[in-house]
Amino acid sequence: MAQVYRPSRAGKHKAKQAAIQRDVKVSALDHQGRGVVRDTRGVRFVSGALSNEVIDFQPQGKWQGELVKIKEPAAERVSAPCPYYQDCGGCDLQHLELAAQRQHKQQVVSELFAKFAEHQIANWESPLTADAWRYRRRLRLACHWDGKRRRLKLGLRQASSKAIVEINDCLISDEALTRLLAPLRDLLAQLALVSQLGHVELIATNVVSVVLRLHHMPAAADLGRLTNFAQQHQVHFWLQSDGAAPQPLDPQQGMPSYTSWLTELSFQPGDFLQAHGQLSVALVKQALHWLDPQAQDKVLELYAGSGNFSLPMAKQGAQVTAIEGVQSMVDRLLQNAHQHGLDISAFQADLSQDWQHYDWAHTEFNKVLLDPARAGAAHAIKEVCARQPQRVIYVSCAPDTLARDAKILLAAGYRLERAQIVDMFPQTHHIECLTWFEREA
Ligand SMILES: C[S@@+](CC[C@H](N)C(=O)[O-])C[C@H]1O[C@@H](n2cnc3c(N)ncnc32)[C@H](O)[C@@H]1O
Repeated sequence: MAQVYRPSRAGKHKAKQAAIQRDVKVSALDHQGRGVVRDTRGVRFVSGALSNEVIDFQPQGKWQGELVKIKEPAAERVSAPCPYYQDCGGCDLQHLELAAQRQHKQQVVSELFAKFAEHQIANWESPLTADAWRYRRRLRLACHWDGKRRRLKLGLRQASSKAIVEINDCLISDEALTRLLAPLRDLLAQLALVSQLGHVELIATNVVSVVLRLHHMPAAADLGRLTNFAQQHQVHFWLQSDGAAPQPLDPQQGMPSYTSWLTELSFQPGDFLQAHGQLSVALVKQALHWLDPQAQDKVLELYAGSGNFSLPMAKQGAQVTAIEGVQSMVDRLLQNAHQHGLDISAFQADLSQDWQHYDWAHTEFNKVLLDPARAGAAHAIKEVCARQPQRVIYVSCAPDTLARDAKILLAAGYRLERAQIVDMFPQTHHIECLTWFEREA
């Protein structure tokens, strides 16, 4: 029997259960990686089920179904390698063979474009791929200190639940991070501050950074233990209390850095960082290949972070104006540019607001690159269209908002020149997509 993901029912309301539906064919896989089935009441979404499988499921709530048994597995089903698969639910597509995951992601984007942008994508490039395991460079761990048993729970939050799944490994995370899990749990359990730990974040770039979210700064004994651990395990601790910026445990430790395409950039834990180190580099390279920044180009970059795209564009000679919502990341971007001897204009702005009062918005730009968060760029894309740049490169981590925004670009006279899946989040349903829009002559 194939391995089946069954979310734990611990803590769930156990009201009267609906009867199990048997021998139901799964008609599709939706954009959240759930099998789509129909029962007498309409469509339901079943986590863990794949397209074309025949399953038994139990209806849950209005729209969900819980997978009970796979009667006829899909040809693309593989056995999930993660030991926490049954409980965690984070890597919700690991039971689908890798090539099929990538094909599915491309199909999702095609379907969303057809539905929301009324556009058939004709020019797909084959997916941009790299390692499908051990790729994730950021791991956020939830903590719970059980004072009575004097035991620390450190692990991942179960999907759609507050429960913590204790882990000693995470197969999609960088090995440098998972190697730390056991010793870090032992260390934290010994600290006086353990009861006030919020969560712990591990980040693997040029160095492993460990961010501890706390309500108060540690006492001397705890500081000593943290310092010893940092030396022994070659990590940098950062302490973050209630919304403030993380502070280095050792003021001498310096900022971590990550590699963008041909460029090393400093960042502070807490800044946005693309999930997959190799693919982040490949993504920047490909986006710039399509954007083709030249010395005469005036490029407007939106949602710029700490400069992942901005610096490589400026290195190619383009005049870059970079906009980012978080002031500290704007500062980092400018410091990074300064360190590389690059002249970049960067400004803080909320791009979801009217651009009228921003000075930079009154300059002409012939090319735009944007990389918004999952909410997309509903307002920004209208502002972009009003300025009629020749080329727009849109990097998206949410295909539904991409399709919504693409509709606006297409209606404003842009054609979709190319699209490409970037396999930034293998084993999960999350989708990264790179698109190139060109203004019709
Ligand atoms: C997907 S990240 C991309 C960052 C950068 N391009 C990179 O590759 O590292 C999206 C960025 O958009 C910023 N952002 C989100 N909403 C914003 C808004 N309304 N206005 C301006 N920036 C925003 C976030 O702070 C984040 O840095």
